[in-house]
Amino acid sequence: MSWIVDHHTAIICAGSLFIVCLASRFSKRKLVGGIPLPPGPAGLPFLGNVLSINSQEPWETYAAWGAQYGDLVYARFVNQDVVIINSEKIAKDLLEKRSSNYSDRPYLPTRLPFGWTHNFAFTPYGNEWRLARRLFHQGFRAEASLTFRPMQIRKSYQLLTNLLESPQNFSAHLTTFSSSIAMSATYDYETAPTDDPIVSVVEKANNLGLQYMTPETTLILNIFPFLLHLPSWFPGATMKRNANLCTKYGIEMVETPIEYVQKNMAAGTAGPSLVSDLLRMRERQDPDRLADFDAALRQSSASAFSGGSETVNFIEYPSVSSHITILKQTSTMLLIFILAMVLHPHVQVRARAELDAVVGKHRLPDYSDRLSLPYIEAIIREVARWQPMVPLAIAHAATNSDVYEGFYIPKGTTVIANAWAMARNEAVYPQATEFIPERFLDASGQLLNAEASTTAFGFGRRTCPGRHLADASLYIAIASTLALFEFSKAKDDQGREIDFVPKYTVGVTRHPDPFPCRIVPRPGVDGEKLAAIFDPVP
Ligand code: HEM
Repeated sequence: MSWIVDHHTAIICAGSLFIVCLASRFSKRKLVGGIPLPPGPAGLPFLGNVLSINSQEPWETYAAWGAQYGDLVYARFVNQDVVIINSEKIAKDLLEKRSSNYSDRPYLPTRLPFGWTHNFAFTPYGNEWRLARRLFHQGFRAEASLTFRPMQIRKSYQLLTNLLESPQNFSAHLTTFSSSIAMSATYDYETAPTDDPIVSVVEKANNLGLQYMTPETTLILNIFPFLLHLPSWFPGATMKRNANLCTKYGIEMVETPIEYVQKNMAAGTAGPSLVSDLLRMRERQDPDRLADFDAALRQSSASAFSGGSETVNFIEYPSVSSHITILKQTSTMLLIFILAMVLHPHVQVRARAELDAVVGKHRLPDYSDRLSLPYIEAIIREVARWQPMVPLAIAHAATNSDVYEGFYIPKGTTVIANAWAMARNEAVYPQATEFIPERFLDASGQLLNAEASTTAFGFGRRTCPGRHLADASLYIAIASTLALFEFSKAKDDQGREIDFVPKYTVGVTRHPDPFPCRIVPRPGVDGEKLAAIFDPVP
């Protein structure tokens, strides 16, 4: 844990802590107007349940609480009310059916002072969030996302070529695939493989900013908000000084790629992108609404890049006990796919049989094949379920107090949807820890439900607005790599397969650790064949 307060600050905090402890003794609530809070574990004075949580894998603790207390659990993290939802039904009842009350985000005290207003994933529920999300939707809603498909096919060709040339770097190739799609869809920008000038601006902003978006900082500032009001010359005011620097970097990060699009539009060379669409829309805006529009344009473009790329993603800040979550999103999901294939060769055999029957061996699968490839679809759904990469989604918050099934949910409660527990529910997914795509198919091999479960993409009005773009990237990458490559365990010097137990980096994100893997072209596939079966680049 990296504490980012210096010792002066620590002394001020320690003195104040005593007062807060006393105050918290009087703020405990059990019954509100005779209505009980949801059941949950008993907490310690002041700290509440913070110390009972598995800080590496909090979803495991929440799932265990669910088994003991039911699917709706109440906990307290210092002075913060928290409700954990462990079932899809309750998530839908609250976050979707009562979405007008459960679409806020928990208060993040560093958001404004550190200039982290550029990602609307953190913006409180209200008009500012609504406009940014509406503009984002403009470019990434289901029909609009179709315009990116030629670009996604082109990027998938690049992925296949990279895998053929240096299969050992598969993880880096997946990262390039998903980041370059995000940059292209948002700005029509082609990232350079190394030292990209725009990517370095983004990295600089995030390297500093992310240090301050941690639960530790959130906890300290929630309790001692005055730390950000100390003059910047004051001993112990490092946080204040860095807040100013971070704001400056954040502005650069948002403005640099927008200027790039503006230049290309002026030169008449801008290709389709979210930002070029929005800049055209801007010209039709009422002058007295331009300031709001400009702010929303910046939020939606930075969120699109952040959401889809590898550099910055979403930070989960539900509580002091939880963790900072940087989602690597599409590429993490593809890494989980390769892991699943290495461990389950029989799945590859069935998938290739389907691909060969539907697509043949002389071309690559494209989007028009998707409906005829139910087994590929089942693999995509199982990849999302088997190892949820966003186990706790992003926390929501209750705007007003509410009563659900006889339990009181206080105003301002942080609401955590435990997607992990939902995916591990044996009643819905028997043998839940196993990778079994067939669970989504009927006896004749057709999909059981036309719609995939949306648990992986969150709930209600805050559900992931980039899911159509992400889903199209996942499909094309999964179908085309299966059509051309075989994934298996790597071999040692004696030609024996190297066994391994998959490990995950958790806490930041649930991301597979590097694993030994052999990726070889299917018989008959080489560079020449690849070039021949690539359609003329769309
Ligand atoms: C496999 C890939 C992805 C997964 C699993 C994923 C998952 C999620 C989840 C769980 C949330 C939180 C939903 C909630 O609060 O209930 C979210 C929010 C969000 N995602 Fe994604 N996402 C993915 C890809 C993307 C992409 C490619 C983009 C951008 C093009 C994107 C943009 C966003 C934005 C802007 C939000 C914040 C929404 C809001 O607060 O209103 N995501 N995503």
